Amino acid sequence: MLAGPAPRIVGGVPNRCCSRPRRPVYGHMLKNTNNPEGCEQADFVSALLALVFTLDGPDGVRSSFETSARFQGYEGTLHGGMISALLDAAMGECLFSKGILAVTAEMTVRFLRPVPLDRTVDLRAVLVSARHGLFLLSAGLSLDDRPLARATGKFRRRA
Ligand SMILES: CCCCCCCCCC(=O)SCCNC(=O)CCNC(=O)[C@H](O)C(C)(C)COP(=O)(O)OP(=O)(O)OC[C@H]1O[C@@H](n2cnc3c(N)ncnc32)[C@H](O)[C@@H]1OP(=O)(O)O
Repeated sequence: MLAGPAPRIVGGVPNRCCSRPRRPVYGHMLKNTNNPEGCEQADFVSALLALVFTLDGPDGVRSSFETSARFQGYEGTLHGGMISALLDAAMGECLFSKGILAVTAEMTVRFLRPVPLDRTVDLRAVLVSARHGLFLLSAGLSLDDRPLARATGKFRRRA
């Protein structure tokens, strides 16, 4: 598990697909599947990953993820698409934590080592720079402080 000060839960994706006021997504969606205003798809993705992000320093967020066999690629290891989704979600959430709504314009993933199943991996992302509505972020996935994957992403502010 991650060490550090008492975590503050980050708010999650601003919900723009219905008229409800902004509400947290990560860690709350399993309670909200019976949504009369039709946000099931967003609920599904967040519930699938079951990520709860907390702030990590002035410009970062962190979370943890259970690598279950549901997301297996080659035997015994996490699928690369899932690794990419986690890193993307972390970088997106990092921006949401700053009130910035943006989409991934470009992303590079370095798969450093196979990610084993049935472990709790640490996920972090940090905002590196912001210029003219283009945000540069980096993210990492690690296990017991051993880096398993890292990413850089360029995000464009959503109109
Ligand atoms: C998983 C649980 C849920 C958690 C969600 C977490 C967040 C997830 C975030 C995502 O995954 S979003 C989904 C994947 N991404 C998309 O669907 C984005 C699709 N692409 C677009 O919508 C547009 O291509 C995009 C907004 C990225 C850019 O459209 P624009 O019309 O703004 O691009 P344009 O080509 O006009 O460029 C505008 C400026 O941005 C710059 N730019 C665009 N892409 C760039 C890039 N990749 N690198 C550098 N610069 C870039 C471009 O050079 C230019 O600079 P200038 O204004 O200075 O001329």
